[in-house]
Amino acid sequence: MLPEKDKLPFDGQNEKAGGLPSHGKEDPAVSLFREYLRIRTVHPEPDYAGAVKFLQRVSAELGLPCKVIQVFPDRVVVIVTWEGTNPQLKSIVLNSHMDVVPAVQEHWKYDPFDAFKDEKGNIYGRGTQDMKSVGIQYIEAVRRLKAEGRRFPRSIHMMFVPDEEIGGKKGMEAFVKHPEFQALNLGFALDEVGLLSPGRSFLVSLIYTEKNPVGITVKCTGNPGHGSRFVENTAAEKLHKVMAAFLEFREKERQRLNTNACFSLGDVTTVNMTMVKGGVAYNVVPTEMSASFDIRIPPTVNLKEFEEQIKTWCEAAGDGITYEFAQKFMDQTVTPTDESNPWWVAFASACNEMNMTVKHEIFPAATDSRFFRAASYPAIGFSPMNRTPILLHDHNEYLNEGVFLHGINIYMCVISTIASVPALPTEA
Ligand SMILES: CSCC[C@H](NC=O)C(=O)O
Ligand SMILES: [Zn+2]
Ligand SMILES: [Zn+2]
Repeated sequence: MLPEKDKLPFDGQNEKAGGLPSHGKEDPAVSLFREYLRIRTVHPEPDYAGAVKFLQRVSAELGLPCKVIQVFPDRVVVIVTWEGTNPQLKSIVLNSHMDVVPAVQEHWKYDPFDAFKDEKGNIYGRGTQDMKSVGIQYIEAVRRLKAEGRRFPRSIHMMFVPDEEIGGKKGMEAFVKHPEFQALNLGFALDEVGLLSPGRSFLVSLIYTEKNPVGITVKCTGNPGHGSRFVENTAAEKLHKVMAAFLEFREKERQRLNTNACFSLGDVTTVNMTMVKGGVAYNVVPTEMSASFDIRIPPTVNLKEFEEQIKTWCEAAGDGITYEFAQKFMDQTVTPTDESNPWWVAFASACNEMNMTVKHEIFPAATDSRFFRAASYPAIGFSPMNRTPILLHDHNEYLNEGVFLHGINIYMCVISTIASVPALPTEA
C-alpha cells in the first residue's frame, strides 16, 4: 500500500509529497545522482570505464550482483540484479543509458559536468533529465524497497547501456542479440521518455511506441566549371530541387500538425535538413554536393511507400543523384496499452494508485526501448519529472532535487507492482 503522502500530486513545493530542496544535509540519493553526473560519459569519447566503476561500487553497496558484459571491444553493458523469490518467472528490466550528448560550456550558466545545485535545489548538468536521474532513481527505489525488507516474485535487472545517444548500434541494438540478454528471460522493460510534464499536475506521458528514425544523405553530382559562367546541369541545381521536395513535405506535415488539435508531434512526420556539404572554392562550380536529413516517421505510415516517395523526389531532381541511409529503423511494433497486456494493466494500476493521469504517446524521437519492442518484448517509456521544462539535449539542462526524490517514490510503487505480476498463463 502506498503511504498517504505519495498519493498527492507532487507540485515540487509540497513537503508532504516528499523531497523539498535540502537546506542543510543533502539526501544521499541526491549526492549519488550528482556524483554520476560528474562522470563524463559524454560523446564523442564517453568515460564508460568511470561509469562502470561507479556502478560496480553502487551494486556492492546494495549487496546485489553486478555483471559487466562486453558487447563490443570498447562497449559494455552493466546489469545489477535483484533476484526474485521465483526467478523462473519472466523478469523486469529497468533500462537506462549511461551516455549523454555533448554540452557547449559557453552556453551554460554552470559547468555541465559539475552538477551544481542552486538555492532552489535545481541541479544543473548534462544528463540530469536525459537520463542519469532515472538510472539513479531505479537504484534508490531498489535500495529503499530492500531496506523495507520487501521481496518480489520476479527478478529485477537494472540495466545500464552505452551509446543510446548515437543510435545504439554498439549498445542496445547489439545487446538484444547477445546470449546474456536472452538469459535475462525478459518479461517487461521500463525505459525513458523525453516528454515531461511541464505543468504542476502529474500528467505523465507513457510511451508505447516511437517514431521510426531515418537519417539520409542525398548526394547530387553535376557539371563542373568556372564560377563566372552559367554551367548547365550543376550539382547545386539538383540539390536545390531535392531540398525543395523534402522541405515542402516538411511544411505540409507542419501544417497538418498545426491545424489538427488532436495531433501531437508523434502523429506527423518531421523532416529537418541537418547537414549540407560540398564545394572547394568560391569560383569553382563543384561536381558534388550533398544534404542530410533527419526524418522521424510515425508508426501509422507505410515505410516502404515513404521510401518510394524519397526515390521519386530524387529521380525528379535530375540524373546523377544517389542516396544512402545512415539510419533506417524499420520495425513498427507497438506495446499494447489495454487489458490484453498484463504488464500494462499492472503499470497503469500503479499510476492510478498514485493519482497520476496517464497519457499514451508516440515518442517523437527514439530511445533504446525500440529494440525491446522490435524483439517482441513489451516496453514502456516513462520519466517521472513534472514541473520541469523540457531541456533534453538543451543548454542548462537541470532537474530539481525535490522532483528527483519524488520520482524515487514513484518508482518504488511502480517497481513493486510490476515485479509482483502473478505468473502469466504462458509461464505456468
Ligand atoms: C536515431 S538514433 C539516435 C537516438 C536519439 N535518441 C535520443 O535523443 C535520437 O536522436 O532520437
Ligand atoms: Zn535518453
Ligand atoms: Zn537523449
